[in-house]
Amino acid sequence: MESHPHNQSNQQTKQIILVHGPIIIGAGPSGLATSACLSSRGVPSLILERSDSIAFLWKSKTYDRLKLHLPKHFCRLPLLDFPENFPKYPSKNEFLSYLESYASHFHIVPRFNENVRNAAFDSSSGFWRVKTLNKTEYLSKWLIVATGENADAYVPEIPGIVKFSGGKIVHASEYKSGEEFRQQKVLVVGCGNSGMEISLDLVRHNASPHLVVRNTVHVLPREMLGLSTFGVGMTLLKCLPLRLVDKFLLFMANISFGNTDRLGLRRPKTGPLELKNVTGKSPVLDVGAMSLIRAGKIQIMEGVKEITKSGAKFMDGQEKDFDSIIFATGYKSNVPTWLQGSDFFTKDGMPKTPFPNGWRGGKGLYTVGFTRRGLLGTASDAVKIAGEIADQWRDEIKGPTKNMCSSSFVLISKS
Ligand SMILES: Cc1cc2nc3c(=O)[nH]c(=O)nc-3n(C[C@H](O)[C@H](O)[C@H](O)COP(=O)(O)OP(=O)(O)OC[C@H]3O[C@@H](n4cnc5c(N)ncnc54)[C@H](O)[C@@H]3O)c2cc1C
Ligand SMILES: NC(=O)C1=CN([C@@H]2O[C@H](COP(=O)(O)OP(=O)(O)OC[C@H]3O[C@@H](n4cnc5c(N)ncnc54)[C@H](OP(=O)(O)O)[C@@H]3O)[C@@H](O)[C@H]2O)C=CC1
Ligand SMILES: O=C(O)C(=O)Cc1c[nH]c2ccccc12
Repeated sequence: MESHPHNQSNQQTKQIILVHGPIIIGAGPSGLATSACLSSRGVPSLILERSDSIAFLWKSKTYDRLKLHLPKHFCRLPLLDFPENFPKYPSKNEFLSYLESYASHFHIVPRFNENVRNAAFDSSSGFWRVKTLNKTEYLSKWLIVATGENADAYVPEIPGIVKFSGGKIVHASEYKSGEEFRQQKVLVVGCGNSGMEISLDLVRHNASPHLVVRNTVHVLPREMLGLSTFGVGMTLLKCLPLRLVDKFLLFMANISFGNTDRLGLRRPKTGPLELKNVTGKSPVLDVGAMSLIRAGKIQIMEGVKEITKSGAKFMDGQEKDFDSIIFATGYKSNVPTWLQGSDFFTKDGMPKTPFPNGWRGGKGLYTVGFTRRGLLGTASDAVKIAGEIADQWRDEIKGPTKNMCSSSFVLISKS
């Protein structure tokens, strides 16, 4: 018999819920910001979140020593400032408490433990049909994707990985602190902000990190002359061309670190802000790892050729034993695993349309937080999405559904 995916999942659906306003998938900063912006324009919305709390990434997938590495005013969400007594670079817990108060200030109550497994546009009805693992189907004219660039851990397939019988193999998203790695020789694969900060944390806990740098990398001091490097860059960009700003940042980095080639950290030919704009690759903003690399407490290694029973072989022919391996190799979007029939996303789950126009997908589909510009990108998307949906909502409530009750959803079927 011919299998029909829609019929199969319909058979399993326990209840169908018509949502009054847009459906937002994900209760991270992007989902919260969009819900707040919508509500400030009189539009209700419903957030579906796979975990049991808001800001799951920040609460459960980040290490203890994490602080925002851009000053707080670059990380604020729309409509509500950070408390004034917060430091310039809030800690992970301070950021989380800001997000909690943000959600309560705007009366945002997501539906937790709702893992979206399938979403598709039904052209016959004009509704998005969103199905969760709980066998519930949600319907709305608008679907806002806020599942994040960091939805799933990315671990590369390195030959021999199953042979390793030393200690732990973990991804950076499972790393909390160096406490459990004391006195250990640890291989840290990946030299982004996570790999650098985890290596620093390992040294602070008397472990010996070996950091794999397989490629070129830009490292900038987090601050120059007491000012945030990122802030200086943004200010200069208002009056100078990007390449000149990059030259200035590299000149200042050179004063702070000297030539990083000697340390095994070769710089890309393209400057740090241009590279971020073109590829999304973030420069490392140094919070102390560089001095430990210079002191030999963090050892830089070339690319890994293979993992062995007791350690790793490297591209330059070296072989070393390790007690544990940490993959700080980044993240991936999960959109392709659940969004059906939309060609708005690439196979990597990022919008095909580049910033600043990637927020609108057509047929009521929107994306927030896929700009590779961190929380600044989130804020910019959220405001635009809310503006556009609010205009449509005004027409909508004048139409046939104007008498719907004020709660955010209506149960229309239960089996
Ligand atoms: C370690 C680390 C530090 C960072 N520091 C900064 C910083 O200092 N400044 C900055 O601007 N950016 C920073 N970022 C970037 C980060 O992407 C943003 O801070 C922010 O978390 C993005 O918010 P988001 O809501 O788009 O995604 P997320 O915070 O990832 O939230 C997405 C939510 O969607 C949920 N979800 C995913 N899939 C589904 C599904 N299928 N069904 C239901 N729910 C789902 C997730 O559980 C999650 O709660 C950092 C990222 C990392 C990993
Ligand atoms: N304090 C803060 O605010 C922090 C912010 N962040 C942010 O979170 C996001 C994610 O950062 P992060 O987790 O560091 O991930 P990134 O994607 O930024 O970095 C991943 C790193 O892993 C390397 N890598 C991937 N595969 C391999 C492999 N097979 N062998 C060796 N190296 C490999 C990549 O190298 P290559 O370039 O060669 O692909 C890259 O250097 C970024 O936006 C970052 O800025 C992260 C930590 C702290
Ligand atoms: O932490 C990140 O990676 C971010 O995305 C924040 C960010 C946005 N634009 C940037 C330019 C340089 C360094 C960090 C960022």
